[in-house]
Amino acid sequence: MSLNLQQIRRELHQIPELGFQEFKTQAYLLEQIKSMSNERVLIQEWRTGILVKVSGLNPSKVIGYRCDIDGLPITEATDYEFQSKHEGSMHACGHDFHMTIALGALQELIDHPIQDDAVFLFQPAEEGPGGALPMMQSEEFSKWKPDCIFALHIAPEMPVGTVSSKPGLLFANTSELFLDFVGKGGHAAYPHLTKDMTVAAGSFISQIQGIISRNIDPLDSAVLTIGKMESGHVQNAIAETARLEGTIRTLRAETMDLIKERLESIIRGFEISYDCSISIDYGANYYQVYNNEQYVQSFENAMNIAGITYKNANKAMTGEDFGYMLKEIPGFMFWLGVDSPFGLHHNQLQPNEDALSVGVKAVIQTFQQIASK
Ligand SMILES: CC(=O)N[C@@H](CCC[C@H](N)C(=O)O)C(=O)O
Repeated sequence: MSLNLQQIRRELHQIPELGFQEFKTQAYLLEQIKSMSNERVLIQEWRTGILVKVSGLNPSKVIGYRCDIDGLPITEATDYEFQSKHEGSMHACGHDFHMTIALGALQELIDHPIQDDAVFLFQPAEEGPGGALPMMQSEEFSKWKPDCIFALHIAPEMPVGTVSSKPGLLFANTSELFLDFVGKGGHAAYPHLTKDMTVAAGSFISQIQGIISRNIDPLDSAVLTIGKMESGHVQNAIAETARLEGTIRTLRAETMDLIKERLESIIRGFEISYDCSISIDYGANYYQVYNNEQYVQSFENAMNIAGITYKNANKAMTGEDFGYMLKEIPGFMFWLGVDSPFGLHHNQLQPNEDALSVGVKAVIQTFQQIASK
């Protein structure tokens, strides 16, 4: 039986849901998985995620494959006929592709089992607050804990038919960042009677740019991005509160600690100079994605056999909670070329659907390469 990958991707694309709210997505995936199941297949649900085991013919290990299933709080601006039906949410990071490819590969492994057991993880909340760590801590996961594991992420800037990876560090350490400023509001004409939090937050954004340029070793790398700012209610009143939301990315865990220390020092200074209070919350933190060299080599060999072009990847400042899985279980992550004119997290991300079958082929060939012969 072969799946209509394009149709599945389009159906999933229409129902993006945020982390741990993936109820329709879970129901859709379960229906698909149950319809392809046979006596070799076992299914467990965990929160809004799913674990599926396909028994091997003569297993000596468990090979894990993980895909993420959540969408982002982004309003879609593509002109797709199959646009998101969930106002304000979009599969802008390609998780609709990730799920479709996982279903396609699962179907293939059910029809053509390998020697080893295969476990497919449909993991919620990758974009936040992070589903990998709690999933790994669940009873469901420990029952079928993989001996090795791999995953993919779509790469908009790479052509269809290509994949890339690298041994060692692939993705950064990340920390979310939420800052709440509280001062004193008032009439726009009487600034001297207020503590203006729009001015404080604006100045804070400029000030913290110096952390990257002045406190981080130029040979190291880090990112400090404020993606969202909110303050005030009306043009002629001074804002009593402001909120900044952002993310920190570092190549080294120690650099993350340094940035957090510097942020906290700057906050103390701002509280004095702007006569306000500022609270900081680091939200979800993800561990770096660190690839095992031997598995990356097996993957490269598998791609040569599959006729898929393999390229060496560069490190990226993207984050992935799959890093927690790789911290405990040897394996790797790879990029799959999808040739989109718009990048990840863009409201017009348009991955080329020809990459779906390439993704399935890459995953299946990797299972076959890693499996006991
Ligand atoms: C691949 C990718 O784009 N991952 C996300 C992970 C989000 C982590 C967290 N919400 C944060 O912003 O720190 C990314 O933005 O890199």
